[in-house]
Amino acid sequence: MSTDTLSAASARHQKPSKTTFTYGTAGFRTLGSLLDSTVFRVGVLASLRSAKLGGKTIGVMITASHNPPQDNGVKVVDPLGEMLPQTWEPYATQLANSDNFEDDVRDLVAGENIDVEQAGLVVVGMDTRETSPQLLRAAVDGIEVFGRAKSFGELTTPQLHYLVRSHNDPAFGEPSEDGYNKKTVGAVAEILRLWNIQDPLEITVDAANGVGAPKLHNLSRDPIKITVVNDSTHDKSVLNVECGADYVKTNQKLPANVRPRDRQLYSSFDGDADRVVFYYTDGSLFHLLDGDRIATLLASFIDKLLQQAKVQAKMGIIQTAYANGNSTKYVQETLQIPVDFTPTGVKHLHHKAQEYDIGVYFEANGHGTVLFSDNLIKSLKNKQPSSPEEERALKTLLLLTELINQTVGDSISDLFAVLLALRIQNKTCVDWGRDYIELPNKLFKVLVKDRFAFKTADAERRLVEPAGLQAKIDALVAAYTRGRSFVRASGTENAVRVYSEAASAADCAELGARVCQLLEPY
Ligand SMILES: CC(=O)N[C@H]1[C@@H](OP(=O)(O)O)O[C@H](CO)[C@@H](O)[C@@H]1O
Ligand SMILES: [Mg+2]
Repeated sequence: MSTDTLSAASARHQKPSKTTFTYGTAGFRTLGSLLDSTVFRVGVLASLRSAKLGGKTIGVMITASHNPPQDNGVKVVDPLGEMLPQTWEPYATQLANSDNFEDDVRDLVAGENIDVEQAGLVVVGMDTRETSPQLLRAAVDGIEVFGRAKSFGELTTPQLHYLVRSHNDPAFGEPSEDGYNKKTVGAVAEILRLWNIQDPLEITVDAANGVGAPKLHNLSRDPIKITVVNDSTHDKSVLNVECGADYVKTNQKLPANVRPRDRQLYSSFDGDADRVVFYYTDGSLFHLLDGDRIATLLASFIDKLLQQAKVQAKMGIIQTAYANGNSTKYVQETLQIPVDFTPTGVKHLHHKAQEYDIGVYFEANGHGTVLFSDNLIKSLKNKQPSSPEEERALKTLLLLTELINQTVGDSISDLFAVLLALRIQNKTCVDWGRDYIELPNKLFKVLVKDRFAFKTADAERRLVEPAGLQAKIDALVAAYTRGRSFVRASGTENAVRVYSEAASAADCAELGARVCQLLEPY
C-alpha cells in the first residue's frame, strides 16, 4: 500500500469535527460543505472495492438528488450498475467517521484480503450543485491513492450507472454518454417504426433545474420532441425549489412554470433524473400519475405484448409500504399480477425484482424500472414468430429491454417507455388516470430526538421499537374506513416519516395528524 500517498492525500481532506456520517438509503447525504473528507474517503473505498473485485470498474456519483441546493451526497456503484452491497455499507460509514483513517484502511485491506495493486478504474459523475465540482475533485483524489479515476463531469445518476455497467460489459452499450444517448434514441425510433407511428414523441418536462435539463436537450432530436421547463442549472439556488418530481408528489400540485393545457400529459424529473412522475389537469383538478401508476401502465403494456408474442414469463410488481392501497388492489385483482413488498430504497426493490423474468419495481415517488432476466431475453431472441403481429410484439419486447435502464430507475428511459406504452395502446392520460382511483394519502415529516430509535419490521409497515407505539397506531387506524398508517425513520433526512391513507381526504388528514401527535413524546 502506498501509505505515503494515502497519508499525504488524506491530510488534504480534513474531517470536520462533531459530525457523524451515515451511509444511508442512498449513500451519504448532508450539507455539501461538510462532505469533502467523506467524498475523498469514499473515493479510497471505491478503488478498494475495484481491487477486491479484481480490477472491475466501479462508479462514484456525487449528488443529493431531490434534496435542497445546499445539500450534497455521494454513493458507490458496483460493476453491473447495482448499488454497493450492504455488507460494504458499514465500511463506508466507518471510514467516513474514522479518526485513524490510515489504520482503518489498512485493517479493511487486511480483513477483506485485498490486493491494492489490483485497483482498476473508478468512473465519476456529478449533478449540477454548487459544491459538486469540488467534491468531484475530492473523489478523484481519493480514487487515485490506489486506482485510476475517469471523470465524466455532469451526468444523471442513471447515466453513471449505465457507464459503470458498459465499462465492465461492452455488450451493454458504448461506454460513453453518447453511447447512452444512441442506445436510448435508437430503441425509441425503432419501436415507433415497428408500430408505424409517424409523429414524434412529444412532452413538456419539468427538469427541477437539475442535470436532467441539459441531458434532455441532448436527446431531443428526431423522433423525440421535448420542451424542457425549469432548466436553469446555472442558478444554483433554484434546484428542486418549487419544482421537480419530489415537490409535485409530496405537495400533489403543479410545479412552478408549468402552465398546462387541460387533459394533456406533463412530467417532472428530480434533481439527478432518476425519478419521474406525470400529471394532467382537468379544470381546477390536478391528477397525479405517480410511480404506482407507471408500474401498472408498463406491466399491463408488457403483459399485452407477451400475449401477442405468445411468450410465457413470470412477471411481478414490487412495491413499498408507500404504494397506494388501491394500486395494490388493482394489480392483484384486475391485472392479476403478484405484488411483493420490500423496505424503502431501490436497492431492496431491485433485488426482489431480479427474482422474476420481468420484475417491475417503482417507488410511489417515481423511482423505478423494469428488469428483464437474461433467460427471458434469450428466449425472446430464440423464438421464431409465426405471424407479423407476433414478430412485432417480440421485437418490441426486445427493444424495451434496450430502452429501459437495466441498472437503476431512470427518468429519461422511464419517460420514453411511458410515452410509448400510451401511444401504442392509444391510451390518453385521462384513460390512464381512470385505471383505478387512488385512496387519499398524505406524507408527514416529524422531527424527533433520535430517529434511530424507530425500528421496523414487515417491510417497514410495523414498528417494533419504541415499544408500545405500534399498538397505539393500530388503535387509531382501526377507526377509519380503509385506514392505513405507518411510521419509519427516513434514511436520507434527519426525520421520521408518517404515511396515512383512508377512504376520504378528511379521514386521511385526521388519521395522519393523530399519528403525528403520537410521536410528540419522542
Ligand atoms: C418516502 C420516500 O419517498 N422516501 C424516499 C427517500 O428515502 P427516505 O429513507 O424515506 O428518506 O429517498 C430515497 C432515496 O432517493 C428514496 O428511495 C425513498 O423512496
Ligand atoms: Mg434522485
